[in-house]
Amino acid sequence: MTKPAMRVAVTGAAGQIGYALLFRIASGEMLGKDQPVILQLLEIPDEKAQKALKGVIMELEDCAFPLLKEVTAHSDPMTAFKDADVALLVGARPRGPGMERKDLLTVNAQIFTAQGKALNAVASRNVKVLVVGNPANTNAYIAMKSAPDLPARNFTAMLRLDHNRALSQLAAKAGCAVGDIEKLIVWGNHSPTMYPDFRFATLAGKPALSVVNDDEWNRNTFIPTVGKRGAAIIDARGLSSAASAANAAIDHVRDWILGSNGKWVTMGVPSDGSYGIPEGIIYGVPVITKNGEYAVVKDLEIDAFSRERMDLTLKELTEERDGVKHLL
Ligand SMILES: NC(=O)C1=CN([C@@H]2O[C@H](COP(=O)(O)OP(=O)(O)OC[C@H]3O[C@@H](n4cnc5c(N)ncnc54)[C@H](O)[C@@H]3O)[C@@H](O)[C@H]2O)C=CC1
Ligand SMILES: O=C([O-])CC(=O)C(=O)O
Repeated sequence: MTKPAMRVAVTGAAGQIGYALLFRIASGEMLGKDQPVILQLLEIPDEKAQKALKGVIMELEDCAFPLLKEVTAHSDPMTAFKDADVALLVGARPRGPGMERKDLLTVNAQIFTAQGKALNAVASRNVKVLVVGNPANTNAYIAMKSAPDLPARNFTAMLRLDHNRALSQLAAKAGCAVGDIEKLIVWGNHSPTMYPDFRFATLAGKPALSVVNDDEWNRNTFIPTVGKRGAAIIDARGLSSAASAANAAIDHVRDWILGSNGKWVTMGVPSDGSYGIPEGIIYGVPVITKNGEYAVVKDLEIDAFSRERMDLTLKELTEERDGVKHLL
């Protein structure tokens, strides 16, 4: 029997990431090859953006995706988020060369108060929200706080790109396949203070530390390479990452909804107080997902170096949170 269609709202749908994302959602890569989908696409109420969005919709039509039941264009979040089961909040200004993601906070914060309120008013009561627009963790925090009637745990931020980058770097160092790696974590903020941590990782079942026992590489290459990869992409392309960001968004939502089959994945989620992270801060943690829910992997040992790194990225997140208090 055909499943009822799921409504997926995507903001910034005519942007770079939108263009790399929508076709994959419509082809079933995010929600499953048996899951019909309705796309509700939001762009700013600007003639050029709305025209570009029309063009993207024409291309979606031209793909004749069997799972794509309907596509609608919107300039108002109150209609774009109506009954949405999934909301991908991508629309926001990207950074350019020389900027940090937190420099975007003032320009982008208002977007997430307005969109949080709209989700609160019209989305499905169990809408799953992924914030991609930067600074992603604090924008997710803003949206969550602006939507008091929705479950806070349904607001998440994208750390999956960082997780995938860390997988790739570790696989290259160890000379193994990315698919052989399990139990990798990226703690904290989607910013250069993030802490990619492979202390618990296994490579084809063997402890990663028995293969890559190189503290100098960890401190001076692995951690900074993963943390600064976004800037390296901007430097190389002149634009921020788009296809890899869209791919990470697909991975994040697919695993959240369809399950991670016992594997650890990193999600930015409102803290439940574990690992000394104050409740509510949206922090990258290892989770296992099943039946549309995530469970934080608990009670991992945190050594002195890790505590220092985790506190550093937490400090930045608390500062960002304090900087947007007046909006909430
Ligand atoms: N969390 C992560 O790992 C990553 C986050 N990003 C962030 O994603 C965001 C989008 O990046 P791109 O697609 O490259 O940017 P882009 O500039 O190509 O597209 C953004 C689109 O959002 C639209 N937009 C702006 N305000 C909006 C609003 N209030 N409602 C609906 N649409 C709105 C713009 O008109 C534009 O079409 C940026 O903030 C970027 O920094 C990018 C890569 C990775
Ligand atoms: O670096 C940026 O500004 C875009 C981004 O978040 C990433 O590529 O990780």
